[in-house]
Parts: sequence; C-alpha cells; structure tokens
Amino acid sequence: MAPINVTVMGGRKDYVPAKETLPEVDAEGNGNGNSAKGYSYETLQETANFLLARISIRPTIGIICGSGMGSLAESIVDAESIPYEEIPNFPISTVEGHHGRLVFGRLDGVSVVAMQGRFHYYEGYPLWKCCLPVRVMRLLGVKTLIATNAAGGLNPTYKIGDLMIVKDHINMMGFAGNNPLHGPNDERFGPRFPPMNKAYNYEYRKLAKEVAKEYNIENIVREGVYTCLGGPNFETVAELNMLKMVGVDAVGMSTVHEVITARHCDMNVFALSLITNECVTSYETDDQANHDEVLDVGRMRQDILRKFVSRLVTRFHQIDNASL
Ligand SMILES: O=P(O)(O)O[C@H]1O[C@H](CO)[C@@H](O)[C@H]1O
Ligand code: HPA
Repeated sequence: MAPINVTVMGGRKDYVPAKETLPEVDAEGNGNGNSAKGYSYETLQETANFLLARISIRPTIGIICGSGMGSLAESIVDAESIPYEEIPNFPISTVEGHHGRLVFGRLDGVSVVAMQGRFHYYEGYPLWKCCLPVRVMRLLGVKTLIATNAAGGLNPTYKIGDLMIVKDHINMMGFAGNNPLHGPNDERFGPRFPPMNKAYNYEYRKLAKEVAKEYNIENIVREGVYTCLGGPNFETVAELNMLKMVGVDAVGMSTVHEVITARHCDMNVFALSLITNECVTSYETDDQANHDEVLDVGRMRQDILRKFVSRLVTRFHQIDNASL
C-alpha cells in the first residue's frame, strides 16, 4: 500500500499501515467500519466535520471538566455549546455533576473546547468510548489536553481542597489488559506501541507551579501520582493500603485512559486532581467516601480552579506557540 500523508495526528509525515485492512466488524460496528474496539478514523472525522460545520471557533486547547468542576467552562467567553445528544457517535453523560455538552469559545483570548461532562467506564462504556472525545478534539486541531478530575487523597499530607498536579499515573486497569488502545491500531491516530514515560508534560507542570506561586496558592498545590480504578464503588481499606504502598497519591475513576489516548495521538497533556475527600485507610473510623462530598468540594474550590486553569491556558498557549 502506498504511503499515506498524515499531518493531522502525531506530526508524522507519512506511514505505511502494517496491514491492508483492519478487522472492524462486530456487534457494535454492524459491519460499517466501526469495531467494538473503536470507531474508525473516518467515522470520527465525520464527527469532527459535524462540529466544525456547527461552530466558528477552532480550538487548540481542550479541557475535560472533572466531577463537580463543570464551572470551569463558565469562564469561557463567546461560548458556543453543543449537547452530547446532538453530536454524532458521542455517548451521553449519565453521572451527576457532568452536564453533558461541549463548550467552544475563548479563555483569555485562547480558543478552547471544554467537555462539561466526561465518560466513565462504570457508566457501561468501554474505555475506547470514554476516550472518543479526545480523538475528536485532536481531529478538530487541539494539540494540548488539560484533564481535571476529582480524586480521593491517599497521601497522608494531602488535605481536602488541595490541587494535585499529576506527575505520573499507574494504569491499574491496564495491568488487567483493559486499555483504550486495545484492539487494531490505526496509525493515523498514533503508533502501535506509544511510550508513556513522559505522559505529563514537564514544562506544563513547571509552569503550573509558577502560576501557583503567582496566585499565592502554592500551599494547596501538590504534585503526585494518580491512579484510576474501574468504579463505581469507592475502594476498600485493603485496596487503598495496597495502592499507598505502590506510591499512589490520589485515586479516581477517570483520566488515565484519556491521557493514554491523548499521548497516543501526540497531544501535550496536563492533568490536575482536586482532592475532594480523604481516602479511608483505617477500619477504626465511620468516615465513608461519597459523591455528594465530591461535588461539594468542587463547588467550594470553583473560583480558585477557574482562575488557575484560565491562567494555565494562557501560559500553555504561550509556550506552545513559542515552540512552533
Ligand atoms: O474523575 P471524575 O470524573 O472527576 O470523577 C470522580 O468522582 C466520581 C466519584 O465521586 C468518579 O466519577 C470519579 O472518577
Ligand atoms: N476514590 C475513587 N474515586 C474518587 C474518589 C475516591 O476516593 N474521590 C473522588 N473520586
């Protein structure tokens, strides 16, 4: 097969697919080129084309709003919103605290798109489907992903309301073979074996710490390791103690697979966890994690989060453009 010119994803100029055709017919795909392991490049291009026809903004930065953190998108000006129900091939949000729409517009003059509502594995979506919007963002021209989430603090020095810059992750679900990239690989999205050792952009993390100083919030900004479990139940004491032993600082039910998908298609990634609860690592307490508390802490921190993330967008945009 002749080399195909590829400039949209991954910055590679051309490639030769390993095989002429990918196996792509099954129950979910109905033989139309969309396998249960993911929608085809062409199908997602159709989704991107639908959005490009509906909106005038051409975003370069994408933001995923975590549970109870949807107000991040309320700082966006000249906003154009599209509910997920109206977007071809998009799943719908079923979790409280996730509105379920894409918001396009500008933050401090930078063109962005925000997901007000993400998709989780426990909602019944396979991981590739949870991450489908990341690939769509990339096809829209987004080069930088800012993923936010609510997480339980496992590091004993963390307090409720702290912001954790994600330095790295442990892909627990991936250990069991559940990975958003599982299945046939289309090189137009990215390589078969993407490296993950520099998943969380070093320059962005450095900038975020500078912005924390500038805004006088360094006392609540941490840096640590995140892990995602499948949910929807919160963890047992034994599970949490095991995670602590292997170096996890914060626990959630999202983000890791989104980051893997984003890195696969060569996006720069920054992730931020809002510590919404202390993980219960002792049997000697009546404390229990609950989603209402998660949403409450999101509300409590919404002003700081909005200011912080808006400033990050500006600073990331500056360094992205400087390195072009
Ligand atoms: O990761 P986000 O979507 O922020 O939400 C976190 O909060 C919810 C539990 O309260 C779970 O969905 C968990 O993943
Ligand atoms: N565990 C898992 N996911 C979460 C938590 C938690 O304690 N808090 C918010 N999301």
